[in-house]
Amino acid sequence: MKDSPVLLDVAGLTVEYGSGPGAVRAVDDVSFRLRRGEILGVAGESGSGKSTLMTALTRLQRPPARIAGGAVTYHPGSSDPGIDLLAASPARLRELRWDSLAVVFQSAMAALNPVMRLGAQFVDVIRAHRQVGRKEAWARAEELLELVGIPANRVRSYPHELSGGMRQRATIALALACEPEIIVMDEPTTAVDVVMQRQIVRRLMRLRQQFGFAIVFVTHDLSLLVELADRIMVMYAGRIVELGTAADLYHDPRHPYSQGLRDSFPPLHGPLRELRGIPGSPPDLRALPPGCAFQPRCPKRQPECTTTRPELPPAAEHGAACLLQQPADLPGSKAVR
Ligand SMILES: Nc1ncnc2c1ncn2[C@@H]1O[C@H](COP(=O)(O)OP(=O)(O)OP(=O)(O)O)[C@@H](O)[C@H]1O
Repeated sequence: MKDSPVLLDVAGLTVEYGSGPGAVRAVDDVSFRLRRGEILGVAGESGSGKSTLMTALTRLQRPPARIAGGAVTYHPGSSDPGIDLLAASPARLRELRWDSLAVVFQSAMAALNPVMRLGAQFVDVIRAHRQVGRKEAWARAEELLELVGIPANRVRSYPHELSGGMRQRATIALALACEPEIIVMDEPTTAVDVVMQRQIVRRLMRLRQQFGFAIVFVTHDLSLLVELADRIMVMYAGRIVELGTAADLYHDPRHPYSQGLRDSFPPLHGPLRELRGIPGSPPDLRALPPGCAFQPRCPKRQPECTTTRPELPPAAEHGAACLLQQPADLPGSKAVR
């Protein structure tokens, strides 16, 4: 996977709510690359900036959210230099949505039109992007529903006639309608029970294998990501604090916050261990603590952590923005910023 071509290149993305001195920086200098066919998980507690990052990536952010800096470049096919998504016109974005880049949100009810039959919604999306007749689009809708385990005859149902799990799967099927290269999923399984969650995850993995799309999957549930994702990035207070393969994040979390997050969820396999939450709560973004934003809650805090803000090592395959991982920054070093 790490040798696959880059599909999406996010560099220094910064998003603020409001402007001027009262602005809240919800995403701060975030950089990462999504590779073709990769599932990249984004984990972090509520308020860490995950949703803000996803809406900015897909240009779905609404005021007062404002992109304050950075670049997002989409490389469709083998095209170079790629498409600058932050500069793309509304017409260009409409072309790209569903077709190249689809989004699945937490609330299926919000994504589906309650007064339209499921099939009609699929037909609208398909015909907006493909030169196909109604009948063909309708047949495609049936096929898509079956792909996610919904009987084809449900194409005539209204969203409220489906169970929560089915509705969520229907929104995933809709995202697949035009075979996009990237699907962004923001907490798509939060509203369904754990058994359904696991079913959806397994199905997604099969579909990814079948169609080869890449997924950015956002959730606060790190253990779900360990099962699903190729790589995971952990966010805290608007920044990436750790990035690595799912196995690295699970077996060798390097940031004390990732360690806390991992220990907050039951293990996937093996004997149960005691679950420990992370004491304290995420900081107020308007008044971040000095140094590392996590230091007030960190069980491994050193004096330097209150004065130096650690950076994520650029281009590391597995890296954490923690001074304990960057010995050069510890006492005696001149590297302390
Ligand atoms: N309209 C807004 N105005 C000001 N601040 C906002 C606004 N919307 C979100 N924020 C702030 O931005 C920060 C990031 O929020 P965001 O929803 O992106 O986090 P999240 O990790 O997705 O959390 P959740 O899982 O709860 O959705 C939070 O501190 C939140 O208070």
